[in-house]
Amino acid sequence: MGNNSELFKVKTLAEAIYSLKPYVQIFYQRAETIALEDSLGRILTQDIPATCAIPHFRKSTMDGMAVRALDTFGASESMPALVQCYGEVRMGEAPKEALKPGTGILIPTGGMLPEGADAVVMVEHLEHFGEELYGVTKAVAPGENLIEIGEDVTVGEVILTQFTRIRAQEMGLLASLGQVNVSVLPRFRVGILSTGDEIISPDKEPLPGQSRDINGYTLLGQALASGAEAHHYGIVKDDLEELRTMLTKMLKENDIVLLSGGSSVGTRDLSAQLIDELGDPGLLFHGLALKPGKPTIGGVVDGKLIFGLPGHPASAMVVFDAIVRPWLDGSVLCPQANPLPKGKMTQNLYSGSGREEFVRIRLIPNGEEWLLEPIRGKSGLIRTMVLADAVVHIPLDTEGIEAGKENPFSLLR
Ligand SMILES: Nc1nc2c(c(=O)[nH]1)N[C@H]1C(S)=C(S)[C@@H](COP(=O)(O)OP(=O)(O)OC[C@H]3O[C@@H](n4cnc5c(N)ncnc54)[C@H](O)[C@@H]3O)O[C@H]1N2
Ligand code: MOO
Repeated sequence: MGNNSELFKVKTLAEAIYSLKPYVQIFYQRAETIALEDSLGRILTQDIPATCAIPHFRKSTMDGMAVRALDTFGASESMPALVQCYGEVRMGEAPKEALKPGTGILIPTGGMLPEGADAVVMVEHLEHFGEELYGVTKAVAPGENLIEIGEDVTVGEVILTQFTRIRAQEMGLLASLGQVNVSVLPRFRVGILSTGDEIISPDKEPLPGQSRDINGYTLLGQALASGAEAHHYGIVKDDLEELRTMLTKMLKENDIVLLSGGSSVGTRDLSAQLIDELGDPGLLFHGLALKPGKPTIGGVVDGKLIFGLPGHPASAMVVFDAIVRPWLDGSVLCPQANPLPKGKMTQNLYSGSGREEFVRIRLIPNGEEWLLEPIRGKSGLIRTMVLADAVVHIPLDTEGIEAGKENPFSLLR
């Protein structure tokens, strides 16, 4: 197990994530097949090639008349083009005959164009002269008011890539291809434990010096919101044996174990020592160049990830977003397109800490832009997270962010 002094050097966030990666590839090789209707938020295990074209027939996008565009050229209100109409396309049915020159067929939105037709005249641009004779008062170009075969999806193309997180629109695309069952990563099982002699259950009345458990609930909420199957195991005192028994059980029952508290000076050695003792490779980092989040601990015990998150409630939440969420939503292996919105800082933000920082901010609407107002408050205050709408990232080796400068922000979910 990793008990050498190299490990105890403070790591950057990126180094910490990198150090965990080789041990958890196995998470992403698992698969289960689920019904499409249960797939929201789940992560695809493989690329999905299109097995058919969408649409697989030429489809009208307007109510009107399917025609040959050529027959309408030059048509206007004062000089309508005359078209002989020979009936109506029925919804959900293929037209029986090809369209002959100089003729048209009435067609509903979504109806299938007959062979020979290459455009649709909107009903607003048709004049009924009686019997089968219609006038077209506005010319149409070939391809106008219709969707071509394969215009949405062509056969064989990869329409979704491995490790894509399924949103409502991906569900719709899969449905359009008839994929009623989907192969996804099993939900990550996340176990959460609050530690500390002073922490009590929220249903108890705290005595002086005691605090109700906050982190158990914030981390539970964050894990659930990230799509995990999460379970709060309660509170354990700063006692080596009690902690060992609980962690052993949690490591058996989960893929990822989150501890809060007991990561800093004092009890820090307890959690770190246990992570290192419980299995291989053990402790991988102890201390991150991150603010808040300096005392974060991380390791791997026999293929399971285990994190010791800082006790301060805002810290624990920020660190969850930085180092736990990426494993749950697959973004650690497959960066999801996630362009960040931008706003302007209302004041200078200095960063002289030598650590990467995540600053809680409130968003203030200002015409078409957002102003970003930093929330001043210690990381021990849960209220700062409730007041915060987003966080601003100050990378390592930068001096901060100037007031008035456009800067990206990440919304707190
Ligand atoms: N001398 C130093 N002291 C501290 C340092 C340091 O570098 N040198 N780091 C500070 C930072 S930053 C943080 S963050 C905290 C982290 O402390 P721990 O992770 O060891 O957590 P505790 O000491 O157990 O608790 C800190 C604080 O948070 C409260 N807490 C803990 N768990 C919960 C919970 N589940 N719900 C609500 N509140 C919780 C706890 O009661 C303490 O008030 O250490 C600093 N100290
Ligand atoms: O780094 Mo601590 O995690 O600020 O509150």
